Amino acid sequence: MASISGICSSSPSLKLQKQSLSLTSILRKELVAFPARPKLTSNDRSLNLVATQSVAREAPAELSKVNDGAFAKDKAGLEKDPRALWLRYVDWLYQHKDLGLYLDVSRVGFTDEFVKQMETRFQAAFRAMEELEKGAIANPDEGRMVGHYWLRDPKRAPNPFLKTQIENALDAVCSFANDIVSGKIKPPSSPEGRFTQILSVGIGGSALGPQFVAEALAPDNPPLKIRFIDNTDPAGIDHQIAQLGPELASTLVIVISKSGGTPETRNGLLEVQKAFREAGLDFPKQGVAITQENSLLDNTARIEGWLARFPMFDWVGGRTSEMSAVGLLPAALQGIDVREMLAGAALMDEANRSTVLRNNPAALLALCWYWATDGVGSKDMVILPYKDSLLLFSRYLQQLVMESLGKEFDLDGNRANQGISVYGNKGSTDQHAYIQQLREGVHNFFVTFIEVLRDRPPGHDWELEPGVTCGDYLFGMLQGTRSALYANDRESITVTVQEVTPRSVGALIALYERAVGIYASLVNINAYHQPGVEAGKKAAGEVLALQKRVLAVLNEASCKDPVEPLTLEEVADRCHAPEDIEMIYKIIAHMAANDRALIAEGSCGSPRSLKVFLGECNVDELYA
Ligand SMILES: O=P(O)(O)OC[C@H]1O[C@](O)(CO)[C@@H](O)[C@@H]1O
Repeated sequence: MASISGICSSSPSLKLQKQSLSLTSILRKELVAFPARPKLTSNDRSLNLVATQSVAREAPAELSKVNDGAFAKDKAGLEKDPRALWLRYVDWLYQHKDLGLYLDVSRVGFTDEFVKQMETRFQAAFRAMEELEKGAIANPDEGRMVGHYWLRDPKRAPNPFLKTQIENALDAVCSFANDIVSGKIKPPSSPEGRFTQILSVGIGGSALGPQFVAEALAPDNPPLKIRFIDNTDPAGIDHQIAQLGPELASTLVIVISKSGGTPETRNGLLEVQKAFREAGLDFPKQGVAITQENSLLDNTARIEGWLARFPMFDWVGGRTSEMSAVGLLPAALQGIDVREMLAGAALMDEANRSTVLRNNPAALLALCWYWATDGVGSKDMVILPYKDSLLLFSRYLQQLVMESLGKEFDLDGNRANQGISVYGNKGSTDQHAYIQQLREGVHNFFVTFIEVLRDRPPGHDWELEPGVTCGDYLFGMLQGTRSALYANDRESITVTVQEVTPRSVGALIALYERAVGIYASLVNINAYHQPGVEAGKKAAGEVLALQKRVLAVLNEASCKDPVEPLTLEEVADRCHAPEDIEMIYKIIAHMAANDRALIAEGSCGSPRSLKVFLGECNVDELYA
């Protein structure tokens, strides 16, 4: 850690903002001491403001309104004097020497007083992380430990059994990958004589990490190329299978699902198995499962005798599973050095155990998030990597941050409606897409630039105009955008790495995993469950159940002689679901678009006139 402290400390100046009195007085009775951002006046250039504000912790919705009104940064809210800014830069710069990673938080306007006020909360968060790493039930709703940090440092696992499990799983992944890549394990009926492709079937945390890492790190000619089925979109699945063509015979299918019962993943598997049948291929000889022991997927793979099975541990969440078999097996098969990824993550974890805020990069990120979003997600996190290979980092972080932090209730059961929205693609491409709005439009975000210093492998660079390389342009675009945004009071963080390597990617993943954990502690939420996802899944199940009833009703009417086309009202009545008529309409419109329901009268554009029937009568269904 090479934080150079003290250089920038100027004499503290006190500037208490007059806030909206009406709101303040309304809330005053319920106020508790709580760190909030002081607002600077145009004349105030000091970095060391001391301001104490109080806001209502009990009412986050109100809090966000108060902060929008009373604490919103104005044009003069951020330091603009170049000399003071340089001192601030130097004062707060974090460097991880071994990783060659820098974190610049100077373009986020937190004050020293804010940092002081947050100190107690940070110390509590550090203690919570320490407990978590020791094996505490950090996910209380699901009664689970949270152990993704042990994956890169197994000796930290809370007992020898878990340590051995982790080590064995890693050895098994590496040795299986070696055997596949070397051709020791062969596909049964491929003329190539070895596996050439990976088809990864999984969704959410069972896809996003492997996708990000493949895009970031796979060599130009990997030993096995990877494709993904990460949805239940039939056309998307067909596309992936069609792209494989005859190479399906040399494709290793890795089905990834922690629960082993996610419908999209099951559907992907069924579709792939059908393609194998149609091609006359023996799926189990090319199938690999990564899942929890005894899950539906695990049992299926065991009973059918799939080529291999790898564990997903109960104490590793989907969105933090990149360093488990979920991420390591696909990576190793593409020739990516997974032990280097783990080493990078372990080094970053070590740094993030510091209880000194300035020395802890994850805590610094969490501090910036809290400041920028008022601790209530009032601003979005825009992730802008200036490197094509990091394109999917923002998509990866979207799940990590939003599924972890987007929670209705806090750990005490109070309504919190927490979260931070994440989006972004890559610079400088986004310069020509939405940066216009960031610079001048609605001020509802903060940016994180990801900078990669090495433009190209050594020896490959050239000057496309005197003294300037292509990479210099990319560098210039990043620095220019950072400056232009800041000049308009748009805050930004910059994370800098030397190169995109397994080590630096491992470190980046670890950095954000820990920042999410720390931030969750700061705002007192459980970062490790996802109850909200269940509501959508349940509702989808209900739609499919209703569709079965609609089909039965239409079938009965279509088996009559003559066929009896039905109106939507008639279908809804016969389904005993008049209140679901809109959903019934959508089900029928979807079936009609796929030639599974036929329109006798009217059109889907005028639902009242619609009369439908089925093209065929299914007699078996009639008496089922
Ligand atoms: O690995 P599984 O169990 O198939 O789950 C996939 C994804 O679904 C979720 O459970 C909910 O979207 C994610 O947390 C998870 O990463």
